[in-house]
Amino acid sequence: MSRLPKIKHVRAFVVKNDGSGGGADYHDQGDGHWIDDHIATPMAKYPEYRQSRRSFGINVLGTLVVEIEAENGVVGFAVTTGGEPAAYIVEKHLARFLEGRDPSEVEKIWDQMYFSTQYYGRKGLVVNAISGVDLALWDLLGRLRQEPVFAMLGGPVRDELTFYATGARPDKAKELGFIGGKMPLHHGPAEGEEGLRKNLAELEAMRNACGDDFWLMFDCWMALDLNYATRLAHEAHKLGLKWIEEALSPDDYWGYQALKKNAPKGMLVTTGEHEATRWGFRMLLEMECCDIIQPDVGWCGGVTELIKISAMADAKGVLMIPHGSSVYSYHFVVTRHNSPFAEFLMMAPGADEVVPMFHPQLIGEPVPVNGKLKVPDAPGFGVELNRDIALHRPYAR
Ligand SMILES: C[C@H](O)[C@H](O)CC(=O)C(=O)O
Ligand SMILES: [Mg+2]
Repeated sequence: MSRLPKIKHVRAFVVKNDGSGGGADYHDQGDGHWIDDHIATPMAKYPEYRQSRRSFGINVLGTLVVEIEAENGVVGFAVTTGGEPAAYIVEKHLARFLEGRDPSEVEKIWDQMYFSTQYYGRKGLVVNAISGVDLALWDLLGRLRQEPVFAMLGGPVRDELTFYATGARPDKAKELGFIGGKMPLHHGPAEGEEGLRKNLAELEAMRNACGDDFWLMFDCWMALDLNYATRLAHEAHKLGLKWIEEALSPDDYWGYQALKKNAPKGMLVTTGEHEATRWGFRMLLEMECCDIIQPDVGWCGGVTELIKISAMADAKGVLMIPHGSSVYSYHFVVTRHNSPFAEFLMMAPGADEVVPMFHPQLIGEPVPVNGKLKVPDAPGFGVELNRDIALHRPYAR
């Protein structure tokens, strides 16, 4: 029998955007940021939405903050993307499966959150909301047990994490000690042969700047078709591209299967950032769609679901390198053999310095130094919510 205090209250907040951007919705940045500079997207076939992802609404959701308070006053929290619609789902639907319950019932709570929303959920926003609640529950459990989340997951299998960096300046990432640099692809199929040549020229410039041994990758953010992706992969192979990421729509499992078969030997095909749950990842794994899966723990169902996703990948000999998600992925990655390195998203506008990934939302958010990080062992996920940032609770009960 658990002797933990019961859950008293679940609260969902959104961040009042003061225009300075940042936080868990990391695409919500100001003008001039590399993350919104003519990046190839599925919307780039419409010229009016090509220059900026904010123009088609990439940042409309904003950040969701979930707090779970136990009867003894201890509060766990987590942040993810989802904003006001996710706050509605948490307060009006999911909270009932936690309040009055023992916080150690993580499996039962997850199951009830997922199956009670299945008729309108399964992926996307609803699973973001579930993930936020699940992460806040793990944070609460860690605080109640006075253990870091990584200890509750079985303990570390390595002393420190090793990172590659995502951003427009792999050359700077190399100077900062990262093992590789993943560049945003800037031009999609709608920009034709000229766009393809520009993509390759950017890769070549970075190869020349970074030398032969530094990992270089392209993040294609679901923008390509199979033919373009296959051509890009073969041309980029000549310049030593290590992997081609999220080349196709996440719904196109057949396309990924073909891309993996057609990609040059030695080049890795990666995807999964916009996939969710054990069932979605089972498709990617059983259909042999990729070499690395990249779930985002704030979007795929939280830690409770990532345990299952990671185990399936491990059994298939597939690496699991989570997408972004800061401390929420660090605590997981450090405990798994099939997650030998981690991603760090460069949130400095010029991708030229290391700043906390969810800045300015978390206090004590650790960052890699020289491309390495020892995961801090404070209870829960080891960070605090920055309460100087205005929070709003739209659906308070
Ligand atoms: C750079 C990518 O377009 C995206 O913003 C981030 C991402 O997909 C990743 O970190 O992976
Ligand atoms: Mg990506």
